Amino acid sequence: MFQFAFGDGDDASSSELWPPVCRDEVVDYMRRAEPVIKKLIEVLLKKINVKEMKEKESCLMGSPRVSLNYYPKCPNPELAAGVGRHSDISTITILLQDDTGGLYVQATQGEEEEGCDSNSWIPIPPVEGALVVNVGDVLQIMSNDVYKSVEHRAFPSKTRNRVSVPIFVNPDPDAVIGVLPEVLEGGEKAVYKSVLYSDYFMHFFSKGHDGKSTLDFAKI
Ligand SMILES: O=C(O)CCC(=O)C(=O)O
Ligand SMILES: [Fe+2]
Repeated sequence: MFQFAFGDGDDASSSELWPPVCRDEVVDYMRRAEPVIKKLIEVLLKKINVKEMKEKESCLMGSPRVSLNYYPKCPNPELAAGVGRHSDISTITILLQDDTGGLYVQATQGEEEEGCDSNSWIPIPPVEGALVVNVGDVLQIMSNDVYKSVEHRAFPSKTRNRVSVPIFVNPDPDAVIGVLPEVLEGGEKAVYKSVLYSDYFMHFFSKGHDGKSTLDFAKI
């Protein structure tokens, strides 16, 4: 898998690092994605009683990053690393995948009761024209577990190369992320403390992909 990332499509110095073969397209994609990202976050926050988003923008979407993931075909996918089980450390992730397939999400409790076992992986087949939207750890923390980040993993295909293009809608590295006061208005207890996003980020990258354990870093 190869990965290139930068913080912001408008940031000339970081976009210079991108291969010229796709730089313009990526910058354009980021620019077009922005209003969609804003709308999605607005809708998700409205459901948890957060009406004013403006002053929370750096916490919610201050540093969006895009990656181009390339999974060369592999005769033994089960022996390949792919992307190991993890949840994203974003607010949300918007994922564009080609028509190869290879993304799996971990079943939630409700889905397990519907007949899957407790360790079952649900394939997310590509749907033409559709984007996959994943809740990330930051939204889980800010919503005090009302929204749950989704554990997922990805495998290469036996017969076809695969490309996926996630946009990680991340907070600004200097943002302090914690439970939003709006979700504690009914007297609920905060499950998470406030942490500097760059510390959360560094913690995630200091270890291997290991399911949803990054969240423990912010747990009270
Ligand atoms: O390639 C995919 O479908 C998922 C990639 C992924 O989970 C990631 O880059 O965080
Ligand atoms: Fe991911």
